[in-house]
This record gives sequence, structure tokens and C-alpha cells, in this order.
Amino acid sequence: MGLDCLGDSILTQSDEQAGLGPRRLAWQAVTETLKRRVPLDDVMEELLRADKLSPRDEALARAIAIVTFRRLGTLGHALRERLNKPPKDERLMHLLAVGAAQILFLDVPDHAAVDSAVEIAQSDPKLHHAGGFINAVLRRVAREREQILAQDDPWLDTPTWLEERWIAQYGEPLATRIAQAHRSLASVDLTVKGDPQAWAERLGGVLLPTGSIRLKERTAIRELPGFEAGEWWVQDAAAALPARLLQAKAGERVVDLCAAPGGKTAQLAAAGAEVLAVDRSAKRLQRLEENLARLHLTADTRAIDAEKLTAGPFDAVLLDAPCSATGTIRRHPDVAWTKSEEDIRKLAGLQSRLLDKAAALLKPGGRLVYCTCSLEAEEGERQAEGFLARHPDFTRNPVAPDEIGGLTECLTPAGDLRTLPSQLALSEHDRSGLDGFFVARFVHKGS
Ligand SMILES: C[S@@+](CC[C@H](N)C(=O)[O-])C[C@H]1O[C@@H](n2cnc3c(N)ncnc32)[C@H](O)[C@@H]1O
Repeated sequence: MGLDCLGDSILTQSDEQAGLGPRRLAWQAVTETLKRRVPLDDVMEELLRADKLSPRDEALARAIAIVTFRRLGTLGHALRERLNKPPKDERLMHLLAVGAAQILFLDVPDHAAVDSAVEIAQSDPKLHHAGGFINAVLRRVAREREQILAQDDPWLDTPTWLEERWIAQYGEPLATRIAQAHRSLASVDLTVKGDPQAWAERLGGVLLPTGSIRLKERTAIRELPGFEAGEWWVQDAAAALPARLLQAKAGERVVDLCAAPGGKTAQLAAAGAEVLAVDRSAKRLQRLEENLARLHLTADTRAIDAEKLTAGPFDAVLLDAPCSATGTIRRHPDVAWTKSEEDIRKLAGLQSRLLDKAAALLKPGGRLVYCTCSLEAEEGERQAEGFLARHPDFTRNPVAPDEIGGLTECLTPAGDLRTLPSQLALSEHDRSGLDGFFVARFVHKGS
């Protein structure tokens, strides 16, 4: 199971050797992601296939693109304030944003950020005239760094439609803490097959109350003890809760309906269940198979739209449904700028259909866990209410505090789990937080 990115803080040394390649790629990635409204990770993968970079340059390109998205609102605001007439060419605005992101938020020399942006423009047929303009704007950003950074409104980096939604759903104080949390890097958490206390000590991590291990240092994951041997995998502490709440037992037949890349399938298989892992994407399912192979775990796999699955009946179903992923903005800040209300509306329809399908796959008395990594009520609380209204033969099985390490602030009055990026505050601010998840657990009333 890979680690997507080691984060914005990767640049601890002079960047001068890194050169133009990674910066051009970061600019292209930002531009393409915003134009096509697809995940930054997918665009990076495509670009890196065409334009191979060294691991160090790849890490630099990722760090630049991620911090550009994390602070896109602040960057746009600072640039617009310093431009009499913002250029109409979006690629030029993005090149300025990528340059300004390095100056303001990464540990690179200002001249490396400015000169590379000028050179990238000069070698581009449509931007070659803009070198002098870019030089002047970015030098001004560098000169006025303190003034720009003093504007510390966390809502600047959240699109207005999300700000309005979160304030309506969570109230202003909590919504503001969520927006603030999105400015920090997410921590790196691991799920271990067994003996979490011993692994926490061996890996120099902290054992969280929920049973996950939070690493203290950002480090090359593959080089840590236990990676090769398949003793653990990377999984946010909140993402580890849904499969645990399903309470799969040895020998039970369990289906994981939207399974790839397999973090939750691995938990179910590690518990000894006979797992069928289903995913619509054959490519993502292949990654799941590779991940399970490293972990010496097994599951049957089926590349099919879960709505068309004929199998079962099962003792338990896990439905980690496709969603807007607004709960993962700390890890994937591009989500805030690529998703829309329309996406949420369409996904909510798909989630309801998948829930109905999940119910149909269960044995009488069977268990169902539904989850999404979304902060939006339509993909969480409303889905749980809708499901119970459509299926009077199911009842909610409320989550108890001791099943989630006593994190009572993560329980809703109805007994569902709602985790937020602003929760699990630890003494070290930069190691606090959880992915935003919604989890509801249902049980069939039996025949
Ligand atoms: C949130 S991700 C799942 C993450 C996974 N459960 C884990 O823990 O690693 C959602 C997955 O649903 C899959 N998916 C989307 N629509 C689907 C459908 N109709 N049937 C089956 N899988 C679907 C996507 O390909 C994606 O891999």
C-alpha cells in the first residue's frame, strides 16, 4: 500500500539541483487537474508516465502541486491584489500560483522559484512573452511575504460553496476548525496485523486510542521495519474504524463492495473472514491484489459494478461507497477545487442504490457497515436515515464509545460515527487530526 506523498515539508535542502523538470510538471499537473476536474494523483501519474523524473524530483513536483492546491485561495488572493489586471490566460495564472506557492510555503530559495517560472514561460509557445511580467510579480510576492502571510483567514483556502455547506452543517466555530485543519498536513497512520504496542515502539510511533499507530517522523515508508514482511499498511486512523466496526469473525463470508485499493479488505482478511473484494475498476483491483500479496493476506476478487453483483448471501457487507471525498482534503487538497454540488448530488444517488444492493446481499440477521470519507450530510447522515426508512427490516446498531477508543466526540446522537479533520487533538499540533468519515452500522432483523 503506497504512501501518496510525504508532504509539503519534504524540501529541507536547497532546491537548486532540482531544476525545471519537477516545477514544469507541477504546473502542468495543477493546470490539467483544474481543467479536467479529475484527481491530482491521476494527473500526476499520467504526466510522470510521459516524463520520467528521479524519485527526488518527483517528490518535489508533488510537494509543489499539493501545497499549491492546499493554499490555492490564499495564492489567488495575494496575486490578484498585486495585479492591476489579472491575466485572462489561466495557464499563466497557474504558473504564477505555482511560483508563489514555493516562495510562500516551501523551503526553497526565492530565486529558484522565480527563475524557473520565467524559464518555463520562455520555453512555452503561448507564454514566451510573459517572462518579464512573471519575474516582476513573483519578486513582489517574495518582497511582501510577511504581509501576505499575516492575512490568516482560514476560509481563504476553502471555496465558498463548501464554506457555506460546512457552516450550515456544523455551525461556524466547528466549521472554522475544519477549515483550519485543512491547512495542515495529514499525519501518517498505520494499521498493524497484531501487537500494536510493540510495533508503535519499534517504529517510533504513537499508539492512538483507536488502535492505529501514528508515525512521529515523515520518512520513507518502504524502508521502515515490517514493510517488506507485510506486518502493517498505511491507513488513516479514521479509515481503519469502519472495517473494525463490522466485527468480522474467522470463517464468516464477508463482501467488501467498493474495495480497492484494499485497506479495509486487508483488515477483514486479517480478522480471518472469507472476503470477496469487489470493485468496478480492474486497475484499482490489481493494486488491491498487489497490496494483499505483500501483506500475505487473501481475498477473492471480482472486477464488476457492485450493482450488478450476483453472489452471497453474506454474513456481513462493508460498503465504503464512492463519494466526494471532502473528508480527505488534508491529504488531497485538490478535492476542494475539483468537486461540485452536482457531484455530491449524483454520488448520493449512487450511494443509495449501492446501500439497497448491500441489503439484498445479506443473510437474514446479517450485518452492514456503510461509510464514506465525506463531510457532507447527503453522503452520510441523510443516507443512514434514508436507508432505514426504505428498509424497515433493518435496524441501526449504534457504535459504542469503547469500540472507538473512547472518542465520544466522534459519535452522533443517533449512534453513527462522524469523524472530522479537527478531531483527535494531540499535544503535537502537526500530528493531530483524523480523516473526515461517516460510518453507520445496521443489522438485519432476521427472518
Ligand atoms: C472510497 S474508494 C474505496 C477504498 C477502499 N475501500 C479502501 O479502503 O482501500 C471507492 C471505490 O469504489 C469503487 N467504485 C465506484 N463505483 C463502484 C461501483 N458501482 N461498483 C463497485 N465499485 C465501485 C471505485 O473504483 C473505488 O475504488
